Amino acid sequence: MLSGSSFIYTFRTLHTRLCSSYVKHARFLFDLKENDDACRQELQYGSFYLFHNLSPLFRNLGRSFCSPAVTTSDLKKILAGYGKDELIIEESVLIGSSGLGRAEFAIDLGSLDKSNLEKDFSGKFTELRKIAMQLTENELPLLAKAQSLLRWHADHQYCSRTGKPTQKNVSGSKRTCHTGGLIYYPQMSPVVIMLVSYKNRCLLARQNSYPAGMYTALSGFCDIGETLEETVRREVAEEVGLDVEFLRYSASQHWPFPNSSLMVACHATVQQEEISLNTAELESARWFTLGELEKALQWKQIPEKEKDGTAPIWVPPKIAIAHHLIQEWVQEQKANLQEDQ
Ligand SMILES: NC(=O)c1ccc[n+]([C@@H]2O[C@H](COP(=O)([O-])OP(=O)(O)OC[C@H]3O[C@@H](n4cnc5c(N)ncnc54)[C@H](O)[C@@H]3O)[C@@H](O)[C@H]2O)c1
Ligand SMILES: [Mg+2]
Repeated sequence: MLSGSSFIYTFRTLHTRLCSSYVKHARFLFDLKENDDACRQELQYGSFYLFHNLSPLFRNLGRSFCSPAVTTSDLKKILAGYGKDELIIEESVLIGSSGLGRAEFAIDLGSLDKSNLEKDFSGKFTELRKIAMQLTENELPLLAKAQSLLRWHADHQYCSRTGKPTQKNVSGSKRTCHTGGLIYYPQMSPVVIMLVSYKNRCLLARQNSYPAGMYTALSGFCDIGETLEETVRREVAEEVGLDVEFLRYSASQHWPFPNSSLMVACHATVQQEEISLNTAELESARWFTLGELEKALQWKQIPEKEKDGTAPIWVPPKIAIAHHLIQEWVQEQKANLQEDQ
């Protein structure tokens, strides 16, 4: 067993090692983002995640799926067959770096024939949303980032001030309108998501577009000029007519569906039970007990309807930050109950 001081030493050494490799990684990516020549060079050795009109390529591994990372030389060979090797520079975006310290890129090959590409790369281009629940915790954020960045480039081909085409830098971290001297950077919309609670129950809601039986935490886009705290208070007032008394930050998540949002998750308490539902926004909202939420969290896939046609209550899967908030509240309630005993 380690003594106190050697434990601290080991922790510090480990921390320094982890930190220095993280710092190296961050500086490597910073250089590639800012320096076109360095990024062009790295494009020779990197790996590529392939997309077709924003759908990533997947290979079926029997019980799971993976999105293969293709090497530059394999990609070059195949693109040369289409007479399109220049796409590597024109269309690639930098999305990260591998554990081996090589850059990772994403490229959308939407201008080439989809079924031929699927044969060439032995996979299927599949909508990310359809397959998201089957991906690992590392794979989904990387593909979500790639898809969001590729979408942003596809949607920002022209300058909104001059109407002239914009040019991407090699890494894809920005686009420039050389006529107007304007630079555009990829954007995410800030969204708050809050699990509102009153005493020992919490509030979940549903919109009529949600799948049957699914309830989730309240959420809403930040209006321009608002702080996150103001958005939480306004959204809760607008959607269910309650006044937030206290709010506590929990975590955040990049959410790519349907567009790139930065989800900021928090717990909020109110001092009033009576809900006034805004039916223009929500189909239903109600208070849930600990027992009901424990049951709702148990579903690993969308539950079948009951014989009488009613849908069991379920909550978003682990990939959604709403799940994390609900899970956190359940754990806290259980800890409180134990303390009271
Ligand atoms: N990851 C998760 O756990 C999770 C859970 C719930 C919601 N979400 C996401 O949060 C987002 C916001 O949810 P909501 O529907 O409650 O928002 P909301 O309550 O603000 O209502 C949506 C409406 O806001 C308006 N709006 C204002 N700014 C907008 C913008 N920048 N982009 C799009 N619409 C804008 C539009 O009229 C839109 O119909 C959605 O994209 C949803 O997918 C994620
Ligand atoms: Mg909302």
